[in-house]
Amino acid sequence: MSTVAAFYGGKSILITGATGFLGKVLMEKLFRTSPDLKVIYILVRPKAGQTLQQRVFQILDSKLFEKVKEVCPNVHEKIRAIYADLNQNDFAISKEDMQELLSCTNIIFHCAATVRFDDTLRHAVQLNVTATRQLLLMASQMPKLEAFIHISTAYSNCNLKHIDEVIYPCPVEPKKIIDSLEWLDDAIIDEITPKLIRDWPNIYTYTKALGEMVVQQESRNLSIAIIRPSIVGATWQEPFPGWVDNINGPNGIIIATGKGFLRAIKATPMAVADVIPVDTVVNLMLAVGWYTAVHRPKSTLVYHITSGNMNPCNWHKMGVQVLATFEKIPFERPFRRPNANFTSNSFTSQYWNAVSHRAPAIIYDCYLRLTGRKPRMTKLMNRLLRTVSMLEYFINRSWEWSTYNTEMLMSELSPEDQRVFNFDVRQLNWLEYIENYVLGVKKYLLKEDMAGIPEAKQRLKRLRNIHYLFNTALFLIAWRLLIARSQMARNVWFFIVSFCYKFLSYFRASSTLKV
Ligand SMILES: CCCCCCCCCCCCCCCCCCCCCC(=O)SCCNC(=O)CCNC(=O)[C@H](O)C(C)(C)COP(=O)(O)OP(=O)(O)OC[C@H]1O[C@@H](n2cnc3c(N)ncnc32)[C@H](O)[C@@H]1OP(=O)(O)O
Ligand SMILES: NC(=O)C1=CN([C@@H]2O[C@H](COP(=O)(O)OP(=O)(O)OC[C@H]3O[C@@H](n4cnc5c(N)ncnc54)[C@H](OP(=O)(O)O)[C@@H]3O)[C@@H](O)[C@H]2O)C=CC1
Repeated sequence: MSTVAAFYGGKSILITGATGFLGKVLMEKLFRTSPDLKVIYILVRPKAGQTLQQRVFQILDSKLFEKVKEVCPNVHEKIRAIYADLNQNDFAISKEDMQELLSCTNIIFHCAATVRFDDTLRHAVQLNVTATRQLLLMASQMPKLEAFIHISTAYSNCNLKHIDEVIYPCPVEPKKIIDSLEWLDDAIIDEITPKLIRDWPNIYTYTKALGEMVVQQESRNLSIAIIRPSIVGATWQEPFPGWVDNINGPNGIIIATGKGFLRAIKATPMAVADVIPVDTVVNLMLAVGWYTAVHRPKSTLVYHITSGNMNPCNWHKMGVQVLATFEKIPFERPFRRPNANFTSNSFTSQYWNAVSHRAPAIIYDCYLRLTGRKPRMTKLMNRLLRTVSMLEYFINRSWEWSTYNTEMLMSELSPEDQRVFNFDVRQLNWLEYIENYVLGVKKYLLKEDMAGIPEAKQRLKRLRNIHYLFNTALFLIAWRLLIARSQMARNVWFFIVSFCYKFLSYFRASSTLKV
């Protein structure tokens, strides 16, 4: 019997961000391995016209939860959705709900965050810093609380090259920032933001670093741990390979590449692609929850869950495998044939953007206009290139993350727990993982049917022929223009033509002789 799974039996667990990518996989694993847990409280806000209950039903009815329904048929009764908005004071939780949370919660997993790179400082601080402080304050009033697990990111200190499992101080105290945001107006905040975030690449990573500092400062006598995953990718093994449900991180790039919109990217091919499967992160989270509650370490332990130092893969290898998978399993209705050019040179990157991205978009928009339709490709391309430019920082550098605590925890687990809560990324086969990842993007994100593959392959063949035809026509036009203007080009042309003619005559003569 798994000790970690047994630990969660009969427990009341509070999860923030349960409707997000990581939160859903966490809930799924908890229900599947510890179906006898008491209740999972989730803090949810209504969204996109859906009530809390509708949101919960949608999650439970998804393919991700199919196995859960077999082992835990009463899963609906074990989820208690609580109305909450982490942007508001006391999270806008009702008095009765708050009372229940405070008196019953045993374990907290704090996953909620804004992960947008371009969020405003005010909103990102509210969610990634102030809400964390508020949740810690709540936690300090929970008599039954055994562990508080805070999810940060391996990139919270990406301004450093080597990152240890420690909390690094930020140049400005989080409390000072929270206080000043209360009275500064938005225009001034925009002005001071670059000065505040200094060498952090964006507001997201900066506010996640502030969030960690808040955890350290407000820890009181709570048992707390911080988990820092790198780029969280599709599931590796559980509940099935390749599950993804949002366009963050590599997912959007895989779609844009598979659909032929993105054919070149400014990336350092040999830089480490520190992707980590979401189920690996969740397994570590559950093991850390158990360890923190049972062993109660004296200080807040930080755990890195990254792949680069144990089983590195680089962007080149990833790109090649992604392309190889598109050959076998193409996406439907691609704009152009998928291709992946990596360049670390700014000039070459600008060239590819002009020739391979913007020009085809403009040509396609002209075609749409001529056929009486609304042009849309240039706009879409501009947004895509803006997104890609925001990711560039992360695909042109490598970091070293130490993993002493993560390895220590692995050695503390029984062989059974190491199997059930496997977070040993050394066992990951990248080629297999990437293939399943691309397949998962096609099935679960794009919702494409596998029956459409033969048609997609036909379309790719047509696109290849159009590509060859277009290039040949372009070459002939350029050559014709050159001949018209340059004597030298004319001489070369006559030389080539007469050489070919002589060669053909010789070949014809010799074949007639043989007969
Ligand atoms: C040719 C090359 C071939 C390569 C072959 C393939 C090999 C694989 C290579 C993989 C290399 C990947 C490297 C990943 C590095 C990640 C580092 C993470 C490090 C930290 C990790 C963390 O700790 S935590 C999670 C990180 N947090 C995010 O990852 C959110 C980012 N995101 C935003 O901050 C907002 O998204 C932002 C962008 C402002 C737009 O914002 P926005 O207002 O314009 O609007 P939206 O978000 O609504 O998106 C509007 C339109 O952008 C499109 N789009 C959105 N995201 C997209 C995306 N990632 N890739 C493409 N396209 C995307 C979408 O398709 C929409 O298109 P449409 O309009 O048609 O629907
Ligand atoms: N994905 C990744 O690559 C990585 C993620 N992380 C960290 O993991 C954690 C989870 O990320 P991930 O699951 O990918 O992110 P998602 O964007 O998928 O999920 C974010 C979650 O936070 C919730 N949330 C946001 N704002 C509020 C609010 N005002 N009130 C209540 N809930 C709110 C969202 O709810 P709603 O559904 O209502 O919007 C959602 O459930 C984050 O802390 C992130 O920093 C760390 C490293 C990498």
